[in-house]
Amino acid sequence: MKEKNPWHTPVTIIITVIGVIAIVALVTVAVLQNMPLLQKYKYGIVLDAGSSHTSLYIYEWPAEKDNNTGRVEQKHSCTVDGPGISSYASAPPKAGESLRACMREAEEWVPKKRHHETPLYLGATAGMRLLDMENKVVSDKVFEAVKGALEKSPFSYQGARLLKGQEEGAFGWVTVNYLDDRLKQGLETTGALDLGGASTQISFVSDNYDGSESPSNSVTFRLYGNDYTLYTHSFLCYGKDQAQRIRLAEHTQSGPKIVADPCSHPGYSETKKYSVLYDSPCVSDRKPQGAPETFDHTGTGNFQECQEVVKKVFNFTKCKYSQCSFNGVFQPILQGPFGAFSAYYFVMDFLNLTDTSITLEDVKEKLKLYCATPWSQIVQQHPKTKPKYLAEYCFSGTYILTLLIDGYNFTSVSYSDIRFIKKIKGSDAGWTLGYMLNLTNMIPAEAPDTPPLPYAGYVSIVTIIAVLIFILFLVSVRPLWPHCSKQQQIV
Ligand SMILES: Nc1nc2c(ncn2[C@@H]2O[C@H](COP(=O)(O)OP(=O)(O)OP(=O)(O)O)[C@@H](O)[C@H]2O)c(=O)[nH]1
Ligand SMILES: [Ca+2]
Repeated sequence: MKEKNPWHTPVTIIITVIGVIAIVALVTVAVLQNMPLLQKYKYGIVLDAGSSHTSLYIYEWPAEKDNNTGRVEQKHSCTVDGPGISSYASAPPKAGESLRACMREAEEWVPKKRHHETPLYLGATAGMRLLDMENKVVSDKVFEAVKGALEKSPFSYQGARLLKGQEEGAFGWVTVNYLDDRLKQGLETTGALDLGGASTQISFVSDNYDGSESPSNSVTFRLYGNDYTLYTHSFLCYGKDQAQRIRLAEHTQSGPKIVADPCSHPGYSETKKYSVLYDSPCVSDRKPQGAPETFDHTGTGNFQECQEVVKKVFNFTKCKYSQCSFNGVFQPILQGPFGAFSAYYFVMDFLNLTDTSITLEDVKEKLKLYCATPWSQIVQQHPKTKPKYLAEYCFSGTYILTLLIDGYNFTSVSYSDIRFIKKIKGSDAGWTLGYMLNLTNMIPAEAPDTPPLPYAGYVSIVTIIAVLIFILFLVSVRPLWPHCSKQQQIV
């Protein structure tokens, strides 16, 4: 007689069906219970009120992870029309009004239901530092005007303040290293070089610096369980616009009517006012007596001579520390790599010199050719570039090289440790992100606890265990199967 397939008995079929349903139910419940929640986002807004202009940055991060693992990214940026807020000294309310268009843009980018819980910060840098030195009453009025404008927004306004140079440098360093994922992973950090219009910052961690020499240059952080002693310095008046003034002040001490400038292109000629050139605390004490109202700023386009005059902007004579950069400021031995952003990037990108594997000699050679190019040719080749920027790239390129090599002591070898950068993974390099991460406590001091298994591993293990339990169950009830009991009877 043909033996009946034991799997086709009603008992085994029922056991199998129940078992399969039980496994599916168990795995489904376990998976659903632990599934990452649907992503919701939170937002933060920082206004960078720089000396030359103001920019607004909107940051975004996953809502349920804000305290530890969620990655903060730049969602949008808006450039405020017009000059920096410090330029509104004669009409402070206009500083507040100037922010309106970007604030409205921010209202559209941040979902309405998040408006009230979105922190809004404004940090002002060197332009306001200079105005504060020049006229505290007026700088307070400008701050009042921007505060008034920001308080009216639907966001959670957290204050508008003057950043210290140290903060500007340190938060730029935090931004670069956060975006590069170096902090969470405890990797060797990247130094930060920021060149603004009115000040410039250098920040890096050096094995030779523990903060004991020149403590005012040290900032300590504990981030993700690692301690950092950061060297940072901000040079007020050494942003590229103010450095240009200092250099032109050198040229105009005798109050000449014509200035033949080696850092401007041959054929360049522009009439400028003495009162405008000297309208800054960086040069105001050197204004020549009895100078005419204006001077003709003309170009000769000589890179070597330009280097010589740019070098005079720096003072290398005194140093009371073991070593200095310039102006008697302590600086430990450079330790790379470095990320150079803001005007470092704008200028080197324009000059096609962001590739630092080119030798310094070649960089200088290219700049020499560029500076010697007639102004008419430069204007013709770049019809879309603002003439104000175009007129200064020869000076700016020369200033950047002189600042890096003579100022900070980069060599032809360590120059290749510098990367000229604008953005890292879609977010702008600059102090704003680091500032917000710090104020919202978004970088924990200790490394966050992570689940022992990733989600996919967890799902696989639950499934395997459920299948094993079911097989064990089948084996244990085997004697009850009709086929098995029949065989036992035969024996
Ligand atoms: N060529 C060029 N120059 C720019 C551009 N944007 C800004 N600059 C100039 O580059 C210099 C530095 O700009 P920023 O980094 O915005 O300076 P800032 O933040 O206003 O100034 P600080 O308060 O000193 O940091 C200024 O002289 C600007 O006029 C650009 O898109 N192209
Ligand atoms: Ca800046």
